[in-house]
Amino acid sequence: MFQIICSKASIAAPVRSLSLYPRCSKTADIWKLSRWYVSPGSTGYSFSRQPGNAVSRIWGLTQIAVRQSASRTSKQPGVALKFILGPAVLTVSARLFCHVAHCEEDVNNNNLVDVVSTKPAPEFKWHILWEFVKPHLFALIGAVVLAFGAAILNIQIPLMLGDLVNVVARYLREHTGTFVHEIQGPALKLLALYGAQGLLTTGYIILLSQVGERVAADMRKTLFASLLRQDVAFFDANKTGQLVNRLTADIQEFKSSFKLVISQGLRSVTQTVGCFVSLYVLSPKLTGLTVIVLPCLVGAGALIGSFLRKLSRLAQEQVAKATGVADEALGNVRTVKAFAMEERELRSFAYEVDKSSEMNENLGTGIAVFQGLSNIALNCIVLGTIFAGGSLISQNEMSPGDLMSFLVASQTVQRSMASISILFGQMVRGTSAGARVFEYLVLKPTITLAGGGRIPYHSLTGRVDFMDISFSYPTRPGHQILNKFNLTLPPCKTVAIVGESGGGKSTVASLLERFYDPTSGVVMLDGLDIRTLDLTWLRGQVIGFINQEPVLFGSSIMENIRFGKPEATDAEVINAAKQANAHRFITSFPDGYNTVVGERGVTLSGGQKQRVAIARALIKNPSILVLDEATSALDAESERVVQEALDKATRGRTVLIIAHRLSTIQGADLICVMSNGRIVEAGTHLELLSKGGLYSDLIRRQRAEGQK
Ligand SMILES: Nc1ncnc2c1ncn2[C@@H]1O[C@H](COP(=O)(O)OP(=O)(O)OP(=O)(O)O)[C@@H](O)[C@H]1O
Repeated sequence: MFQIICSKASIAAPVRSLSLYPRCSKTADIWKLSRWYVSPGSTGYSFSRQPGNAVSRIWGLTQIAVRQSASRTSKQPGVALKFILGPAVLTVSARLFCHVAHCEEDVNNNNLVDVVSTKPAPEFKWHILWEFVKPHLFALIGAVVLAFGAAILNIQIPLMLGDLVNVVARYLREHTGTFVHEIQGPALKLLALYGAQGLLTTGYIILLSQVGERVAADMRKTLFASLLRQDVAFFDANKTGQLVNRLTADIQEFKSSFKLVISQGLRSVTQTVGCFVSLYVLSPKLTGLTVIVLPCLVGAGALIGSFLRKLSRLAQEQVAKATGVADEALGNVRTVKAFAMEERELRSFAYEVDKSSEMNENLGTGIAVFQGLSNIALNCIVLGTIFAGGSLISQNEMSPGDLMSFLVASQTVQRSMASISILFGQMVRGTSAGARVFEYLVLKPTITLAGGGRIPYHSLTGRVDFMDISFSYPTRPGHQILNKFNLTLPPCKTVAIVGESGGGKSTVASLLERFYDPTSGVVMLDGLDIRTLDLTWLRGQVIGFINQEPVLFGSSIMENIRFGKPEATDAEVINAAKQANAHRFITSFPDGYNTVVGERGVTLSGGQKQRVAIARALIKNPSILVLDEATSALDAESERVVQEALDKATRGRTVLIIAHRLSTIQGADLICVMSNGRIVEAGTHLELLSKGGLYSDLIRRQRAEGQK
């Protein structure tokens, strides 16, 4: 682990070209660092470990070092350095990089904006893959056997083509029998070979795609289940977009690599070895030449290919960036329109799209040049082989058929070697994607849904005790929110917590829901530590939670209310809606309870959404109700209707109200004022007013604000 400080100057820069200042100056650490990519986001930086081989990392480091020192000295030092690869360059690059980074810190000392800890990259774990592959083992073995068979048959094809040519040559020389009679035997054999090879190929592709799809589907389901099991702290620390990416893009990448490596990898290796043996048997002399020329050409092709793939990845990232701009603008279209920002959004989008089109054009040019050059190279190889082979034929060291076999076999070797080099990169990408998926698959939540697994046998009274609770959020361990906090919610009474914003009121509710566990102290329900209770039962049946901005799902009102109790009948749903003062407005819609509420409930007003959320909480008939500023986002009229619903809903339950507007909690049985993470005043409205302490101060301030 090491810390990285990003300077403001570097925020907009893309990944590797960021000037990162590693706190450590050891070459080995900088080498580790070069694996990381940093992308600034709206809420901080996200770090991701990217695939990349040693050469590309050395290249990246050297470029940063050279660019930075060049910009510092306005010269171009070390340009030659770019072209020398090897361990020496690594050391030089790393040292140079480190030196420049130190200077960078001096320059931008006032601009240091963030300190981020990187965690080690996840590792690919074979035993996890094995668990997913095991159920499909027979199909996988079948696919491997068929692919191997297809490769073996493929090795035969050049030899049989050679036989065919030899038959034709013999017929031309000797003119014995009819041409059809002479050629039909080897031609039919070749045809049968093509047919068998085609069948085997079809078979292994079908089997492999079945295995790949099923493994990917199992992985998706298991990963999703694992993500849903994680506690809230996990979601505080990880962005939803990145999690969804692991579910979709990473599993997709892993699946493609898995299929490709097994099918093409196996085929290419078998064919390379087999065809090389054939080449040697056909002509050791020509094979000697091929051994020198072919790897050089394939190597050069692989280098250019990896450069083009890098260009392609950058172009794809740019397209993703453009899509991100559009996604954000369309997702927040109301805000964009409210600020008349359409033109600006359009300009940003156009800028990103133009950049991506420019990059794609460059990529297209690169591919065209590459293809042109490889065509020339491949044709030259054919020409060279015919030239050298022809001279061997003229010396009677080789037959024309053997030359034909040699040509086809050497083409097969070329293709196979090229695909091995591509597959190697694909394997690196696949295993990194797999490692990212596996990281969350094996992650154990600290708060498990089964919890202590206990459900009390007696009917609940609903008494809650917060005893000596101290708490810091896991993402900010140094910032203590609650400090020896004590509070009792007596059964069937309403307790309100008030206090300054950010004082920790909602945190108290989160601890009761067990979204987090206290750092020290205990939350008790009916005298039982809630950590020993079954969490599904606690959240599903005991506690009803209504907050300021309820989130509805994009389904019908009926389904949204039933979310609180999936087995509820229609009559129960309607009853809950009536208790929540929602029945009347729901039935006024043409589709009534079947009205679809749109994404996150966007087609309902704030007050309507809130009443649906109240119905959703009430349908499970909870013993404890938590209202976290449930009416603070509403206008006066909506607040009145919702408050009426809440007054009905709270009867006969233990209620914890977190409120900003003090007018809404004056009837509470107990009002507690929070300050510095603990309760500093408690009593009824009148008791607290007569005390003249913090509560009366808050009331005075709110009245004064109301009169402004
Ligand atoms: N998920 C979180 N991770 C880290 N810190 C958090 C998280 N949620 C809240 N905090 C911090 O905890 C403190 C208390 O927040 P909390 O939401 O409990 O306050 P509050 O009293 O309910 O505030 P408000 O009245 O404004 O809603 C704040 O400083 C806040 O920044």
